[in-house]
Amino acid sequence: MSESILTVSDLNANIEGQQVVESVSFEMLPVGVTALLGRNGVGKTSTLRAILGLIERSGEVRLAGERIDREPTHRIVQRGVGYVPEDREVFASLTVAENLRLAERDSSPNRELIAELFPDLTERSHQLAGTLSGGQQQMVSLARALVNDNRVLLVDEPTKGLAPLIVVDVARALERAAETVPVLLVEQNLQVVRMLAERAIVLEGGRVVYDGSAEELLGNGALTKELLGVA
Ligand SMILES: Nc1ncnc2c1ncn2[C@@H]1O[C@H](COP(=O)(O)OP(=O)(O)OP(=O)(O)O)[C@@H](O)[C@H]1O
Repeated sequence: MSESILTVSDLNANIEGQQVVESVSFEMLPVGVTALLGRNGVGKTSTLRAILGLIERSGEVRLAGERIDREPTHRIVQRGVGYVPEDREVFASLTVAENLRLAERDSSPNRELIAELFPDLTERSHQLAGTLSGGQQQMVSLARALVNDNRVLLVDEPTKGLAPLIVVDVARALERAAETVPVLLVEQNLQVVRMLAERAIVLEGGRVVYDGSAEELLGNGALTKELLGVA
C-alpha cells in the first residue's frame, strides 16, 4: 500500500470560540480523489482551512510524513498544498491570462497542462475574468492551482451553483487533474462524488463518522441517508 501523502491527526479548530473541527483524523493516499462529505455546516470547509492554517487549530498535519501544522499558510502552500476555495477567488478586473500568471510560483509553470485541460480558457485568455460565467470562473480557479506542481490539492465545492452541463465539464477537468495530483474534494453533488472518488470521509458535528469506500457508502441508501441526509 502506498504511503500517506496527507496525514491529519487529532485536528481541532475553532471559529470565534466555537469548536468546528473535533479530533479529525484521516490519512490520504497519494492517488486519486478522496471525498470529504457531510451535511451543511458539519465542518468540511473548516477542515480544509485548518489544514492550511487559515483558522486557529491544534493537532498534527503531515505532508508526505513531514509536519506542516506549525508553519504559516504561505509556507504550507509553497510546500505543495494547493487550494481551490469555495468562492472561486478570481481577480475580476484582470484577464484570464493575468489571473493565471499571478498564480505562477514555480520556475516552470504547467502551462501545457492548463492548455490541455482548459482549452476554453486559452481561447478566452484576453477576456476579463469578471465577465466569465460561473463555470468558466471555476475553471480559472482550478487552473490557478494546477499551474504549479502540487503534492496534494484541496478543492472546496467546485460544482456549487453550476448548471448541470457545466458540472460535468468541471468534474471531467477534475478527473483529469487527479491523474496528476491527489485531490481532497469537498462536494455536495453525489453524482460527481460517484464519478470521481474511490474513498469517502464523512464528517458529522466536526467529527469523522465514516472513512471507507465511496462506492459502498453511496451504494447503501440507508447509510447515505443517515450520514448525508439524502436518499
Ligand atoms: N466565519 C464564520 N464565523 C462563524 N461561524 C462560522 C464561520 N465559518 C463557519 N462557521 C461555522 O462553523 C461550522 C462549520 O462550518 P463549515 O463551513 O466548515 O461547514 P461545511 O461542512 O463546509 O458547510 P457547508 O456544506 O454549508 O459549506 C458551522 O456551524 C458554521 O456555521
